[in-house]
This record gives sequence, C-alpha cells and structure tokens, in this order.
Amino acid sequence: METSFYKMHGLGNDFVVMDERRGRLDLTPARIAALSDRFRGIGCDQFVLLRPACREGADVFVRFFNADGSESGACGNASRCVASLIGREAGITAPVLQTRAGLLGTEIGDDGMITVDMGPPALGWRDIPLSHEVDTLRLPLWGEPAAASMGNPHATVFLSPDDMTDPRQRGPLLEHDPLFPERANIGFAQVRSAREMRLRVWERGAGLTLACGSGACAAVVNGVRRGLLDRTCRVEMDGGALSVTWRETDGHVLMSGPAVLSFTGLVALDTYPR
Ligand SMILES: N[C@H](CCC[C@H](N)C(=O)O)C(=O)O
Repeated sequence: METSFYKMHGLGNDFVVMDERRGRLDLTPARIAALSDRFRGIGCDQFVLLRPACREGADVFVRFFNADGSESGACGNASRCVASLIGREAGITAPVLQTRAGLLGTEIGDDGMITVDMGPPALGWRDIPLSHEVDTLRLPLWGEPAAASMGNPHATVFLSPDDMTDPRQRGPLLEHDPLFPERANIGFAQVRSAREMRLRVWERGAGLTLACGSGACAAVVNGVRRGLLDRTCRVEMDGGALSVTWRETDGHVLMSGPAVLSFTGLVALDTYPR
C-alpha cells in the first residue's frame, strides 16, 4: 500500500510532508531517517507530520523531525510551507499552526510571501537549554556565540565580514558540545549593516542547509541583543533571503519568506526499515 507525500521547500531548505489527520502512519524515528535519506529514500532536511489540531483556534498540529530522525520543536521554513498547504486546502489566508513550541499565527500575502509569528525567543540558560548557568549573550565556546531558543536551541557566532570559517568544520563540534544537552543549531553570521546580515546555519540533526528560518530569527534576536542589528533585518542565506522582525511591542519574532510545493508523490512505507 502506498502513501502520499508533499515535497516542499523554503529557500532550498527542503521537506517531506506526510498527513496523519485521517489516521496514523507506521512511522518511527528510524523510518523517518530512512525516508529522509537522499540516496535510499525521498530525501529532505526535515520530515514534517500533520496531525489533527487539539488546541482551540489551531487549524493543524505540526511536528518536525530532522533527517537523523530527531524531533525539533520549531522549523520556520517548514512552518511557512505548512501554512501555504493549509491555506490552499481550506481557502484561508491566516492558518494557525499548533506546534510543540506553541501556537503560530501565519499570514499568506497576495504576493505569495508567507509571514509566521514565531512567538517570543527564550533567552534563559535553562530555556535554551544549556547544561549549566553561563551568560547566554557570550557563551564560553569557540567564537563566543550568543544563544537563544525559538522553540529549538540556537547558538549564533558573529564573524568578521572577511572571515572564511567553514560551517562544516566548526558546526559539528559546536552542535555536539556538552554545553548543549539537546545539541544546538549553529548560526555563522556576518553583519553587513544594521539591517542586513549574511547567515549560514549548521543545523542540529541535518547539517549545513541552504536556509534556516528559526536560525534566521535567532540570529536577528542575538544581533539585536549584541547591539549589532536593528529589530528588522534582511537575512541573506545560501538559498535566499528572509525578512525578520523582533517586534518591540510584544517580543514576538515575525519571519517572512516564500514556500514552494515542488511535487507530490507516493511512497511504499513498508519497504523502509522501522
Ligand atoms: N530548518 C529549520 C530548522 C530546523 C531546526 C532543527 N535542525 C532542530 O533540530 O532544531 C528552520 O527553518 O527553522
């Protein structure tokens, strides 16, 4: 028996989306990792599951899994993709996503750009989380990153404009540092001006991706905290740019960008290891 899936991306950060709203699928972390494999499976950075919403006001419950099968509380680019799917399916322009990080309001613009309210960042060491109390604005690690959670742990290293650090070298070492009991996504940021930043993210459980929405949000929050950025910033990544605002009135972080449905397909789930 074959099961349908959507293949989507946000600035090249790509996803396989499967729907459990009409019944559970036989999925395990190992099978999710196998489906995410770019050679033996469909291939994606993150695997996204849709389930019936169980909170008032939400249109869908969304869970995010990395290519290694680990679960993440947030995924900004995938949130835009799901908002686009639900918006088209239900004929609405402001779907509400229930996630492990809370309810996310979204808005689908006439221009196809999608804005997600990612909620407020968490900046306390226990919320990131870190293994013990340190200054989350300047961690005692290589590159002295600043840490913030957008529902998932992020550490942002601010590099000089001409720095050639390769995220594939430094990223894994920082991702697995014992200071991060749940590992962390590592952003490598180069500030161009108060409203423009270049960012590459070594993602927990997925590696170097073309774009990272929650990583862009965390990098803007950390840049503002460091006095390097205005509250609205254009974040340019390898796959393209997002607009991020850390709103002063309520502390929420708004992220705007595209979402693309690449194709739909069918997969024989039971041929994948459990
Ligand atoms: N690509 C995602 C980030 C996934 C985060 C995941 N790697 C984690 O374990 O937190 C985004 O657009 O926000």
